Amino acid sequence: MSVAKKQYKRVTVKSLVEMKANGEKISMLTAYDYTMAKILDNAGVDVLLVGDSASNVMAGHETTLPITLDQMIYHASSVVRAIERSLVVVDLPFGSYQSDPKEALRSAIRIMKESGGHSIKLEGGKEIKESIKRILNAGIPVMGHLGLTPQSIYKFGTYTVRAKEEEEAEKLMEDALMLERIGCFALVLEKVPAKLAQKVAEAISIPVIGIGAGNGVDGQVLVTHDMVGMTHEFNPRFLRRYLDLYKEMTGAFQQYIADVKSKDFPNEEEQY
Ligand SMILES: Nc1nc(=O)c2c([nH]1)NC[C@@H]1CN(c3ccc(C(=O)N[C@@H](CCC(=O)O)C(=O)O)cc3)CN21
Ligand SMILES: CC(C)C(=O)C(=O)O
Ligand SMILES: [Mg+2]
Repeated sequence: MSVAKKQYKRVTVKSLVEMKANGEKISMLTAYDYTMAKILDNAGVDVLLVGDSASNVMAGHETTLPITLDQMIYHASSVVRAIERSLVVVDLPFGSYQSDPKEALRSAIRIMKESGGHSIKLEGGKEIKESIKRILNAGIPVMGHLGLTPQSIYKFGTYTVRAKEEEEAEKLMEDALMLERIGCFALVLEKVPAKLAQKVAEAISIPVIGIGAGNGVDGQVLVTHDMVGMTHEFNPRFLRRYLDLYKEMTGAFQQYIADVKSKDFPNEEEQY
């Protein structure tokens, strides 16, 4: 297996733009806690996303909507304590930026101040343009997120592929161009046709990180718990499982139970 090129001692928002210019693909995975972040950072993952998917993966909610700004800050500060190299991006949760640009800036500032994260991500295009500008003006790097935007799931009703129709594809391209123009350092494209995603990546100079957006973009992101197979019911086509930890962990837990019941554990060496 090839080892991650650890070209950058510390990954910054500038490194990501450079990586795109040099044709080096960007690796991004989610992290919500210290222990996982340590492993990811040490493995050489370029970007750690403290995703609001913590709402699903950590807290068991059906959607990303319930997670709060305080909870995101808790997850992000745990991740920040672990990292030495990766760039940390923190999702602004639902309800913390949609009201008005001032509220958006206040939320972004709280994340930067209270978690030590390096940048924030929020979902949407021209609807939240003023909020993004406000945050950027405060010197906070912003990653955009277009296509399937899970915080608006109730507007769409399903998690189906986005921007299949010409009109939606045009809006997505306009939004991407706008995000680049106002100064975002990167953007996520979620569950959109690979052809469209590639077109967007070719049209802008900031990196496009895809999830279910094909191979023509500048980097990839997955939810860590999905890619190591800890989550079980989540099975979209774009997910590649690198481990079946659900099975491995179940086996370990069952072995432990058996060892306790049979009095095999602890043995002579495992006691004082
Ligand atoms: N565990 C987890 N992984 C994720 O990638 C993730 C979350 N949670 N929570 C927040 C969002 C929601 N995301 C999603 C949710 C559903 C699909 C999806 O493809 N769902 C169905 C298809 C639904 C349909 O076609 O109507 C599937 O095939 O599983 C994709 C991304 C990505 N994010
Ligand atoms: C799926 C990624 C892009 C995300 O926003 C999250 O994990 O919250
Ligand atoms: Mg998210």
